[in-house]
Amino acid sequence: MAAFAAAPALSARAFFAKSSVRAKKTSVRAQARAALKVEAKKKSVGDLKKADLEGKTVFVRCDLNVPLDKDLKITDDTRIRAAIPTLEYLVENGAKVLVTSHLGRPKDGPEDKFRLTPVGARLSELLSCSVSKVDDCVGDVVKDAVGGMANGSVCLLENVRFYKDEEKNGKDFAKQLSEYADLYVNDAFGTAHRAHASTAGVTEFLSPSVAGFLLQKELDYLDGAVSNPDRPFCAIVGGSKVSSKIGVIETLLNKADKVILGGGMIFTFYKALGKDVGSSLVEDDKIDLAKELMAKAEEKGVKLLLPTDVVVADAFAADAKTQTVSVDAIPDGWMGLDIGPDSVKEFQKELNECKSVIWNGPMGVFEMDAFAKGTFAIADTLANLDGITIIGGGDSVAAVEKAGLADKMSHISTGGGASLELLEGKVLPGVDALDEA
Ligand SMILES: Nc1ncnc2c1ncn2[C@@H]1O[C@H](COP(=O)(O)OP(=O)(O)O)[C@@H](O)[C@H]1O
Ligand SMILES: O=C(OP(=O)(O)O)[C@H](O)COP(=O)(O)O
Repeated sequence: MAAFAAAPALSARAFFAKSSVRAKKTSVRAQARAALKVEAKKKSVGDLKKADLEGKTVFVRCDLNVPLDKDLKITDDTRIRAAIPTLEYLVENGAKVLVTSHLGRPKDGPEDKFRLTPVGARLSELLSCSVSKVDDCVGDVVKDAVGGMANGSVCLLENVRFYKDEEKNGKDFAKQLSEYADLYVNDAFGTAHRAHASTAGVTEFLSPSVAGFLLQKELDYLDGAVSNPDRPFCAIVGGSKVSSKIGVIETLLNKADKVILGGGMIFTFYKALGKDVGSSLVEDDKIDLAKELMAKAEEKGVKLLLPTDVVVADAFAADAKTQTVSVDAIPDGWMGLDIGPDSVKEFQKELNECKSVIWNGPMGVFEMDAFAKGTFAIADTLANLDGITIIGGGDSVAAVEKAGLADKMSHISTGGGASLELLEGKVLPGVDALDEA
């Protein structure tokens, strides 16, 4: 069992103090309303007090799936920091905390590049207590580790996806995972859309099974704010794939006052409107769906806004030749890679009238400087908006981080796929499996 040195604590209170800087623009009313809504549904770790936790072994599923570079150094520890409030709460209340997570998508059992060892070291820097790490997540290794744990200590188990039965939600495997624990906390929002053994199956064997603070906070914002938003409410949907975002656009047309579209998906809509799009990205089999969505927006009286000008390039490359053109004048052979300045102005005007905005998907190929202006301009507008701003995971978060504006948003989601499924109105298995409040 590897032990990591204890380091200065970031207590649950300190974390929430930090998050309150980020959430500075969120109205107290909106937060209270959202919190009430979710807490009314699922039991929370906050419902468990010292008498429930002291000396108990708690199995906590986190999403510590962080990016690592080739030297196995963590390049973004957001998910680890986001897990701290729940872990610190359990430590402060004298629990023996078994932390589990996946890392990447290992296909064939244990592989060194997917070990959670760097995550354990970072956890140890962020937590106030001693953190150990073992090289398995089931069996005698875990039994021995639990036997040696003091109250208020943390042990990180090895990558649950080293076992195939994790993703198959195998019942025997779920039982083995839960063998040495008394109760279950799910704080893995980023993996809550997966019905796996450690996110759902274990709840059959551990009671109570409750939501962690991060899971709750994500639900409060993403579900709460969208179900009952401060209005006017605008949804911005960008990125490249119409197919994976159709569901979310459709749902948002039922909830939002305005929907702004950007990114690569707009060209499928232009083609549906009979425009020439050059060699821009188009999903031909989604043209009819794009027509249906535009008709639905009209029928519902929702403003569906498409850019009026775009930055086009003669190649998909950082040093390509570029020009800004009207969407009615995209030259043959050129491709649209960003929204243009007129569209940015129009979108800014629309956004500045809003009281809440949710954003999923960049406005252009922001990874290349020549096509990043639209995305960064929208990020800047949201950072300065007098309202609630929620960034729904994935590349939009990367864009906001790259712009250095993450701290100015009300909420940045730790789950890309999970946030999309939640916004589409789908039930997340990792949430569904938890005890009712
Ligand atoms: N006009 C465009 N043409 C091609 N790709 C684009 C365009 N605009 C944005 N993209 C790309 O879309 C990707 C993000 O898409 P997506 O995965 O749908 O977003 P998210 O991860 O935020 O959900 C980014 O890598 C970005 O470069
Ligand atoms: O990184 C994750 O998802 P995301 O990229 O959709 O945010 C989660 O850790 C889930 O991982 P998975 O998509 O391998 O199940």
